[in-house]
Amino acid sequence: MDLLLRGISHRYGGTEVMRDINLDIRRGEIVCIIGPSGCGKSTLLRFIGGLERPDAGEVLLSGPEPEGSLNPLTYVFQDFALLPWRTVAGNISLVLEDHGLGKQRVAAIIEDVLARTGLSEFREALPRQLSGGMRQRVAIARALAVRPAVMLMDEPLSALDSQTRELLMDDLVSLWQRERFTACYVTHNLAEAVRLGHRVVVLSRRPGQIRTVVEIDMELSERGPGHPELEAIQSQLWTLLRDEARAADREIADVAE
Ligand SMILES: Nc1ncnc2c1ncn2[C@@H]1O[C@H](COP(=O)(O)OP(=O)(O)OP(=O)(O)O)[C@@H](O)[C@H]1O
Repeated sequence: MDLLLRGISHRYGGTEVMRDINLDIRRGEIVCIIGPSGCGKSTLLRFIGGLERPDAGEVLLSGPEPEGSLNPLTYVFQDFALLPWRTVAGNISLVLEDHGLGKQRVAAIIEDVLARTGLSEFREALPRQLSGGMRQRVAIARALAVRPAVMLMDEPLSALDSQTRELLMDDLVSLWQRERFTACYVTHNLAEAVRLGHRVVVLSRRPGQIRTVVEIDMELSERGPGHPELEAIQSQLWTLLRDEARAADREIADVAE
């Protein structure tokens, strides 16, 4: 399924936070969204996921659902959002409840997704027994369990240390190589954006508007830390962001005074 954003605009009270966002996210593509603090990245994800409705515009899904999909859209959050009293398997089964699936079908889906994400041996572990990186792997497995058309990822790696972040980026790349999942991936981290994004959307400061879309025409498997082409794109993105970020900083400071 493709995800189509059409003319999305929004105000909170008197503050215009988003203006006329138009974007197509095509099946099998990872689109990263970057922009200065407060430009509306998380708000946009909430609109896409239907948690909130924008004042204007619409979010459309087009094309057939993935086979066996239980939810077309699913979130992966920064704080993992796992229930501490449930095991890994129990956390995954959470999203499979209320779909009228039999016990055996649920068990089969859990086994399948644990195998796909390399977590089979951790099925009975509790979140507190796992490292941050492993917890986020579980959250990603849980998202994949519903066979979503699009994963909505809100800074999924930002709570992790830099080595773990590297490992999880590698994981996401190999997962994408195997499954060609579709994702809208919000991040502050430009290294993440150039490593994972087929396209990187740069939003302006508030009201968030699409400033530019940078296409990165390089296989994900060929990308790695320190790749000169990626570093050049990263510095191009930083140049685009720097003025917006400075201005956004000043606006926040103005409000605080
Ligand atoms: N429920 C709300 N009510 C009022 N204002 C809100 C609400 N949610 C977000 N905002 C405002 O909308 C703007 C966009 O917020 P949002 O969290 O989407 O930005 P962001 O780009 O994700 O920020 P950050 O990068 O800091 O996470 C901000 O000015 C924020 O204060």
